[in-house]
Amino acid sequence: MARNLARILGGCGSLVPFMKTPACPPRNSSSIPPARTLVQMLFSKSRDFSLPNSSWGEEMMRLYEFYNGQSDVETEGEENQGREWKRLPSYNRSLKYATGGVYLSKIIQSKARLFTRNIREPGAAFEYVLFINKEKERCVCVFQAGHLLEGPPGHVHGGAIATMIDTVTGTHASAISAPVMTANLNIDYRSPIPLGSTVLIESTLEKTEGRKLYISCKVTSTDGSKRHTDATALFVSISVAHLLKG
Ligand SMILES: CCCCC/C=C\C/C=C\C/C=C\C/C=C\CCCC(=O)SCCNC(=O)CCNC(=O)[C@H](O)C(C)(C)COP(=O)(O)OP(=O)(O)OC[C@H]1O[C@@H](n2cnc3c(N)ncnc32)[C@H](O)[C@@H]1OP(=O)(O)O
Repeated sequence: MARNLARILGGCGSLVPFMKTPACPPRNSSSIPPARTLVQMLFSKSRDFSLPNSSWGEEMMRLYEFYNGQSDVETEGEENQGREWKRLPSYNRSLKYATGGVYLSKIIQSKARLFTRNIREPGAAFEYVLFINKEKERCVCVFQAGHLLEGPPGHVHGGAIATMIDTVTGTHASAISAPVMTANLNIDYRSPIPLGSTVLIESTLEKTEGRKLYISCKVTSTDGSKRHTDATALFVSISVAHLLKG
């Protein structure tokens, strides 16, 4: 941890273009936070947004419990129990993973966050939980769409659906080969998704070719009877340096 911190803080000048905020204020600058705030920023526990909250409806809870019952929860430093699925925790700072467990954006006080996890009001926008089955090369996401995602009256905006497909396939690709960037995303919208409903988003790894990962994805009603959306995505593995270059 200390080594990671030193490395990141030592190199923070190079992060300026990426974060668009002054990463290294001059010494004695009044913008340096008090020591207590710094300690809180570095060590405060972050919230895992993929756990149930009071906004989750009956169907969301039922499916969460179904997959969670067959899952090992991914916790740092703990052994896998050998179950089929694994719930992936979801924080509002994706760089946690790219920096070996250190919240880079917290340290430099950037506002950079994962936007699907930026809306604080429970149930207002993206409520979702992702499970991965590495053996079967599949991911499943249970997604409940809140009222802020309205596009056509009473239905979910196509951009919000694209966001969720990118998130599910991107998280899937990251779990196989982190970090990655979306290079291509193709979407066929087949039937609208009612606002407030819970749907399943399933992704499958089709093939890998060197740094390229090809993933397919479908969005269906939770009983599988209605096909809402089909998609294919291409992800390219990148170095962390590429990510910070911006
Ligand atoms: C924001 C990323 C966060 C990552 C954080 C890390 C871990 C995250 C942990 C958990 C995950 C949490 C949340 C995930 C949620 C969402 C994921 C969202 C991801 C995004 O929302 S991300 C934003 C949108 N995304 C971009 O902003 C990309 C802009 N772009 C580039 O940054 C470059 O363009 C790049 C890197 C794609 C490639 O650049 P490059 O220089 O590394 O590689 P190069 O160009 O050589 O391509 C290598 C091979 O891919 C082929 N290829 C490339 N592009 C292609 C295309 N479009 N169609 C067909 N083939 C293509 C080439 O033809 C070649 O193929 P070949 O090797 O066979 O010749």
